[in-house]
Amino acid sequence: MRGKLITLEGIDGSGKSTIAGKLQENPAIKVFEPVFTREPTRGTLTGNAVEKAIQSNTDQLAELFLFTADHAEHLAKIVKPALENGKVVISDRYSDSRYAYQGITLKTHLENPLEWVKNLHRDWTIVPDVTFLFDIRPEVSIQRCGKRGEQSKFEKIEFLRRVREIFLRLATEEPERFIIIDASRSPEYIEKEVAEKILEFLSRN
Ligand SMILES: Nc1ncnc2c1ncn2[C@@H]1O[C@H](COP(=O)(O)OP(=O)(O)OP(=O)(O)O)[C@@H](O)[C@H]1O
Ligand SMILES: Cc1cn([C@H]2C[C@H](O)[C@@H](COP(=O)(O)O)O2)c(=O)[nH]c1=O
Repeated sequence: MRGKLITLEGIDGSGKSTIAGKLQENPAIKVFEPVFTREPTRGTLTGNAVEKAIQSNTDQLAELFLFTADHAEHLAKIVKPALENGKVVISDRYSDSRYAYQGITLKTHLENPLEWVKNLHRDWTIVPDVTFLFDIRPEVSIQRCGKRGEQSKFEKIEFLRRVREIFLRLATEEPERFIIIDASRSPEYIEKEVAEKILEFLSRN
């Protein structure tokens, strides 16, 4: 039987990686021996290219294709094999990050970037079974990131406000897939809620 794909999404600093780390240590989650992974991938040719692109003034369309190449590599090398082995995969960021972020960055290039980027993925990506959207005001998430955020071209309040709007729109369009998490609360509370919801989903499916 095919495994299950769970993704964690949200704007920069919303706390996805913190919760992914906590889930890795959560005894009830560990029972399922999930494969924890992320996008952009780390230490790969495509992931390194993405890292360089986001630290420079790369053209937004070129950047989209680098993120998308990284997604293809991630699918081929990590996600598909694990799902085919019946594993639970938990990915810190996935395709919805592309829809939300490049849905904004490409507004200067395309009339309807969100639909265009979704169409680009349609025939070959694997749609997650469950997506947790870590929802938070960018004013709060940026403050959390502190000095780290000052280096990033994406960690700007007005930009993240628009990215957040797209994430919320995606969640409204697919309520059966998305679970919105109030990410302004304490990490312990969020971990408990996300773990409970994952266990509930896995017991039903
Ligand atoms: N619930 C929380 N309350 C307060 N601070 C938090 C919370 N979750 C994470 N943080 C802190 O906020 C910062 C960003 O958290 P984290 O790296 O987990 O976010 P992220 O969503 O993975 O960010 P990015 O997508 O930009 O990598 C870190 O300094 C982390 O310690
Ligand atoms: C996958 C993906 C990511 N981004 C953006 C989001 C962040 O600002 C950076 C890097 O992600 P990280 O979680 O902070 O390491 O890239 C994006 O614009 N498009 C994507 O597809």
